[in-house]
Amino acid sequence: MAGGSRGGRGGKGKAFRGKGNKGGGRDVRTEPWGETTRENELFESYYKLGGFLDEEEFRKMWATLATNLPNSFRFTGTKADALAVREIFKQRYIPGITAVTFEGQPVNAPEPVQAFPDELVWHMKTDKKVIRRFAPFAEFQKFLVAETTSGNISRQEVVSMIPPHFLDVKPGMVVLDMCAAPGSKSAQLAEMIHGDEEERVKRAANNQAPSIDGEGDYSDDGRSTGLLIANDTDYKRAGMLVHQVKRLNFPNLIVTQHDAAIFPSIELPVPEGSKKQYLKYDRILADVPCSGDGTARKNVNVWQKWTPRDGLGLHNLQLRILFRGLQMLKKGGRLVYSTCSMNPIENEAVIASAIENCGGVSKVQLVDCSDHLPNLIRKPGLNTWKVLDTTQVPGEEKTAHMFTSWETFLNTKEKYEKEDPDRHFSNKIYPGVFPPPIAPSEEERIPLERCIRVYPHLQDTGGFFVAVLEKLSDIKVTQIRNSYNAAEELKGKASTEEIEIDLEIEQDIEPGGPSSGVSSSQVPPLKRKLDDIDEPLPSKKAKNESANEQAESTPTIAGGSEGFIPPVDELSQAEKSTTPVNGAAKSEDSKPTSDAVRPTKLKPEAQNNNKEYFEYLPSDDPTVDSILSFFGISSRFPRDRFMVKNKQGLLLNKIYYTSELARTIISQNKDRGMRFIHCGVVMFVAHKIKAQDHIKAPWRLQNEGIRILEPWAKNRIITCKSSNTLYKLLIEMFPKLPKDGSHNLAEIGDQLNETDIGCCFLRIEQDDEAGFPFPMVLPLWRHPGSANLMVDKDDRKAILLRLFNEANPNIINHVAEQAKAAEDARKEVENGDKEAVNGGNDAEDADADTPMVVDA
Ligand SMILES: C[S@@+](CC[C@H](N)C(=O)[O-])C[C@H]1O[C@@H](n2cnc3c(N)ncnc32)[C@H](O)[C@@H]1O
Repeated sequence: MAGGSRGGRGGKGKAFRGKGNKGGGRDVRTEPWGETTRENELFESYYKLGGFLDEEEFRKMWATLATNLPNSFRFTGTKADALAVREIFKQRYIPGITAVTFEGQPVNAPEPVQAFPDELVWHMKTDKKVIRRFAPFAEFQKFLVAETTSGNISRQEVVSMIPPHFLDVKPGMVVLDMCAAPGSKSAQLAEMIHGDEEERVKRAANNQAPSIDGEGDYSDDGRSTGLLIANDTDYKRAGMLVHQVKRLNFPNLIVTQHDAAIFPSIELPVPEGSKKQYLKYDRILADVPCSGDGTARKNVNVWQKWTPRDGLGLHNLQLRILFRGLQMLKKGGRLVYSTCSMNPIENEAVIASAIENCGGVSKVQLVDCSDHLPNLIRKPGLNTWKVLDTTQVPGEEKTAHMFTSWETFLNTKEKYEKEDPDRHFSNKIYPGVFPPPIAPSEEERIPLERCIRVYPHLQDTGGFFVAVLEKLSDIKVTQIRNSYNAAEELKGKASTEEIEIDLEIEQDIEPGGPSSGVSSSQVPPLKRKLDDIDEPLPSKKAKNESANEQAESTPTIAGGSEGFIPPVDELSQAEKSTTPVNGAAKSEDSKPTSDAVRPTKLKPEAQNNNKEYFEYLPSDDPTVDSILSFFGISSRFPRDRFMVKNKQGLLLNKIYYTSELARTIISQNKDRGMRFIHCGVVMFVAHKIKAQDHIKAPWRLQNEGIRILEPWAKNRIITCKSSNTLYKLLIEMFPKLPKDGSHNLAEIGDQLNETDIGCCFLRIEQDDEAGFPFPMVLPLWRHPGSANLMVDKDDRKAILLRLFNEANPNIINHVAEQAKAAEDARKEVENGDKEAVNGGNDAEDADADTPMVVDA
């Protein structure tokens, strides 16, 4: 599989690529640093006194947190392609950069991040003023930008790359990414499902034995049978997700827009009269919304706005998402939970509560991953921590309190509120935010130390948390019992206005200590304005649109607000319950659980104004049939996976292709109210030209889908053997192909002269001597008097830079020139009343997406 400019299945001509990815995709609020000081006493005190790190470790962590984050990127796509692009980068740019010295010292060059295998992840700590000053950096920047645009490189934060590595995804697996936007981890997961698909398909198409060791996913002629469902609840972010994943050109991908905490159960087809079956997942990623305090190195708002209530407010939503994920996981399946927060309330507390709610470690186990990514420097998860809250009495100073258990919290609350009835503790403190109670036996203990904590100072990254969970047996529980009811009584006591305060952190005493349960002896008082430490609740909503809303709601997991139901084995309790459904808690969809669990059919139009239509074409569709026979596509290539995206199922401009499982799921569920917002890779686009009658199939191949089809094609294959000819095709649009054979397109011109008008596969085999480091396939249109690569300008430029080290190519467009000449002539006619001249308007043929092109 190759990058976009290498044709086929990558974004904009890139085979299977993530493109333009801007990184980790946290809910980071990026504002310019300006005058911001990287200080926040409450934030600091919590991490210093919360019992997470020893003094020395805290000092290093805190010092690193106040520095800028290095830039990082990874080579994407199949391993072979990624390694090939990495080699070009290493050989062409690294020597020049390492030779640069600044103020007598060698500069910091980009270097591989040791935590990841095969030198596919790099980071660069070079000072900006050095980067701006030296030419080798400018050259490298150009390469970085071009390859990011083409999808061969993804700029992603190092820690954000970790979770997919722990999921251990294989090509045949069904994977759900519950909170996926903007999609950097989805891109990694898609790469894993894709695996070495192109190699497998090639072998299958050539009737070769599957693979040397006989392993691999061969049930569908080598095509990956797995599926990735990438979901996000947020409308705008889901749009970003679609934009990102479209560029992967991965037919085994569906994007949905649902609240992950009530993610609908996806129905599978069953014979009539049989019990309903629902999709279960081999792998789930729950990269949940979080306070993002691990992103403080790049996120000014962490310093400005961190409060302990951020984590407390998110815990419940995180728990509900994780619990729903565990419900939907297959027995024996694996779920990775991750956050970019270092706060145990969003991390270990969520994991422990979820495992307890599922029925304990006999149902769900924390996997020991110490042997995975052995070079990743990490710290074990926490078994103890403290919970911080702040209170104030109007007109008095604000006080901070640290609690080690639910009991001491209640004691303290009772004591304080007796004295100051106006003092308000957070109504988000429940037993579940504290460390789990001591287990009756070691076997029943949740080994939280198996969680993975990555602190910024360990390998110069952001802070991150990962936990790997395995489902050992079915979970019969449908409702979370996190003692929310105990916390309910605290509700309705919102915090009040701000004044200048004395902030004093008090530590609660251990159970069995003094009855007051409060001690302030270990903690120094802090002076600050409330404005600095605790923003009014409504503004927090902006940080994470749904988080607070969700966190407000009850923790019940039941059917969906869309009328979907969890699988039957997980429903028995919910069906009896009368607890209100939350999820999209305040949405108009909320209704009693007993109603919600009924598999109501909702009209899609009523739910989703921006609905995409997915209409599969019949397997004997005559248009598809004629296109496939035009290209000589083997009868083994599946005919029933083509679709169009209009309500009527009409063939208008584009024909898409999806994997078999994607088709099954879309077809079975599209009328059940599922919010499917993307699926399918563009395979053919209608090609409207003046000489329409001369073409047997007026459809052109698309860069997006070409690599899926090419191994099965017998006709219209043009083979490129020399880099000179490829160069000519890249640098010149519509090079002439005179009828007398006097072209200068060498072996390509000769082959094209033997080929009718229409689209062709331009096949470029890997040939190191010819300068082709990996195989490529590109769509090439044969016009009556010329030929043209159907590759857009950005991708042309990226290939020219990658293969020919040409940074500023001057791409000649004969048709554009012709059109300009015609336009000039027309103007002359208008102005000078000369004879009318007819001109083409075909400059846009440069854009492979433009349906109307010219007979050039
Ligand atoms: C940490 S970000 C995910 C980053 C993403 N995994 C990536 O690597 O690009 C968390 C995402 O969760 C989404 N989110 C928040 N609440 C959600 C919910 N209830 N269900 C699903 N997604 C949710 C947010 O819109 C946000 O895009």
